[in-house]
Amino acid sequence: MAKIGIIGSKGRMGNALVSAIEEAGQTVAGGVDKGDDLGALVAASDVLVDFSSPHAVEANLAACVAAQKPIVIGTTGLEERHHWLIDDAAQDIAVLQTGNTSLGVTMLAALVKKAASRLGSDWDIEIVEMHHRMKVDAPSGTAMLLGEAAAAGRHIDLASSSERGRDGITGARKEGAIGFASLRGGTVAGDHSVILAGNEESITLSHRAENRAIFARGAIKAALWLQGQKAGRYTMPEVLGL
Ligand SMILES: NC(=O)C1=CN([C@@H]2O[C@H](COP(=O)(O)OP(=O)(O)OC[C@H]3O[C@@H](n4cnc5c(N)ncnc54)[C@H](OP(=O)(O)O)[C@@H]3O)[C@@H](O)[C@H]2O)C=CC1
Ligand SMILES: O=C(O)C1=N[C@H](C(=O)O)C[C@H](O)C1
Repeated sequence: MAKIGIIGSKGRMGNALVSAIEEAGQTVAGGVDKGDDLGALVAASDVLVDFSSPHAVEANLAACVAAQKPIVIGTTGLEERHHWLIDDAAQDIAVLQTGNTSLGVTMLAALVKKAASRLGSDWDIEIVEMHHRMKVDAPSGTAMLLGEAAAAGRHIDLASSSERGRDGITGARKEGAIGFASLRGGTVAGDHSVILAGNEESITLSHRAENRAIFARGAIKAALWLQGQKAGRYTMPEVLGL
């Protein structure tokens, strides 16, 4: 039985993780939130699961490297420097970072990559997401993950191809751009659509999260899988065998 430590334990995902750990027949090693004793939690855990804030990522990785414990990072809103820190830590420990731990979104990303690779750049790609009113980052981590999948399918760099936050006289859409739009409201757990808009036809690939249990279950599956891995940076398709 694995002892799983929760970083961000009093949050929406923290609560969902407690139920998922019990459902999986594993043990909650404990939990921390801002200002709590992270070192003690890491020492008491076999593996850590982080759904908290980008501000926590550096300290979480340092504590896991010091104690040689694997970590799943589900926190979103990460910047380039966080990805460098993750790459560094992955030299010493097993790390899995993803904007979405659900089976459905992992499959959706594979479908998006395939569609983007087969359809020419005259098929415009737009990613639309909607989340609950309390979400603090945009575009969502999932939208970015789907954008990366589309960019990989097209063999282009996402950062230099993105169109985000359109407002006012924006000029016409750039050919080959990947557009993002974010909606916020109510209690929506997470809706994502990738629209491939061609000439006189379009395709929409969508995922709807009905609740947070899907993210929590995927994160626990990833944590249990990560325990058996050597140092490195891993992905959800590897965990789920997709
Ligand atoms: N990858 C995925 O599949 C999913 C990712 N997420 C992401 O997970 C994150 C958390 O989401 P959610 O649970 O809804 O958010 P909440 O705001 O409900 O919870 C965040 C928790 O993290 C704690 N926290 C904040 N800063 C720190 C810190 N420095 N160290 C430790 N704990 C800290 C907060 O504690 P306090 O109140 O004391 O600040 C709070 O309890 C977000 O980035 C979200 O986008 C969410 C769902 C799925
Ligand atoms: O903050 C959330 O709630 C969610 N965050 C993740 C994201 O940013 O994509 C995953 C999920 O959509 C819920």
